[in-house]
Amino acid sequence: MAYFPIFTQIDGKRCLIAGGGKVAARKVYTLLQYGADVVVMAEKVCGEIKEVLPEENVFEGVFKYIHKNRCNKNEWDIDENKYDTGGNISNTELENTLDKRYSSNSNLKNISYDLEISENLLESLSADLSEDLLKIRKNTFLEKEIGKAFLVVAATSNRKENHHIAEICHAYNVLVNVADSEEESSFIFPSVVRKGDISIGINSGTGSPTVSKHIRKQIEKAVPDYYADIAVFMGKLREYVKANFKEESQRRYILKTAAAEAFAEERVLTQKEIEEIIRQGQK
Ligand SMILES: C[C@@]1(CC(=O)O)c2cc3[nH]c(cc4nc(cc5[nH]c(cc(n2)[C@H]1CCC(=O)O)[C@@](C)(CC(=O)O)[C@@H]5CCC(=O)O)C(CC(=O)O)=C4CCC(=O)O)c(CCC(=O)O)c3CC(=O)O
Ligand SMILES: NC(=O)C1=CN([C@@H]2O[C@H](COP(=O)(O)OP(=O)(O)OC[C@H]3O[C@@H](n4cnc5c(N)ncnc54)[C@H](O)[C@@H]3O)[C@@H](O)[C@H]2O)C=CC1
Repeated sequence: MAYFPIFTQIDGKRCLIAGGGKVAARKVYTLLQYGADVVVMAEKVCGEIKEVLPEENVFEGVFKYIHKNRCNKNEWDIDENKYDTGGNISNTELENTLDKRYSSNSNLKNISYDLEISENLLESLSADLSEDLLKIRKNTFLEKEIGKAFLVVAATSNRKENHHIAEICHAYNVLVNVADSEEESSFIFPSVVRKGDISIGINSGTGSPTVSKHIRKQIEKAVPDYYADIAVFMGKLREYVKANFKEESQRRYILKTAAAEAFAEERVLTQKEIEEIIRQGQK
């Protein structure tokens, strides 16, 4: 099936990668090339990832979840298998405590999973329970991180885990790429040719990365590096022309002529050459 390509701005945006192996590392590198704020969570995170990310963006440990029961919005559904509470705290106690904080909010998207627990609340609890909650606060909740993310990549080697992450992302309407399931993905990583700020994304439409890679290599050879300079030059010229010429036909003439000359000369134009084109455009 053919995918529609969309170009999106991810500079400074939180991109969460669940899984820290070879595939996760490839996705991390790609996202970093575009200035994303990449966070990786996995049982074990490989050295290649640790090398390129700040320490505070790497969370190593088993995933923990707290999610609202999607059938009954007033109940907390805490997965006992996933939820390591240290054994001292019952689900009911935890539910009651969390409900005090979140009960009024039934909209999944607006729930804050910030587990900062107020001092007042802690004081009102038994000593055992407050100690446990403090312990929990230090744990890493995958769902809380998903809620903060612009996009998520599920790249663990565990099918069930990837599936679960995809489900949460779909519930939150967060974009998700699932490394082992194209069907569960809401976006697919392209093969990318990058020349400065020019990006060319390739997708095979058949889940065949080898095909995309082959096409990428051909395009890499076909598109010269100086195209990036021409793109910057044309961007600036366009700003200037937009601000100074009201007539659309004039703007079009200047931009079309300048681009044609730059590509023919295989370089950006000089100030003199641009001035001449602008003069022609004003006639
Ligand atoms: C569906 C998709 C989902 C997605 O990832 O978004 C997907 C899925 C899978 N890929 C697998 C294997 C490999 N993928 C690569 C590399 C790339 N894979 C990429 C995209 C996509 N891969 C999406 C389809 C894209 C399309 O259709 O165009 C690229 C373009 C982008 C990127 O990953 O950043 C990047 C090339 C970048 C470049 O060089 O240009 C390599 C390495 C290599 O070939 O060098 C290997 C083998 C070695 C290894 O294991 O790493 C397997 C396991 C198959 C198996 O078990 O045999 C699955 C899962 C499955 O098929 O179910
Ligand atoms: N889309 C793509 O380009 C490709 C996808 N794949 C698929 O991607 C997945 C990952 O492959 P690799 O990176 O090679 O695996 P890997 O074994 O190198 O890494 C797996 C990572 O998942 C983590 N993990 C596993 N179970 C976990 C759990 N329950 N909780 C938290 N973390 C957990 C591990 O700690 C590790 O960081 C596999 O499902 C594989 O089929 C494989 C090749 C390419």
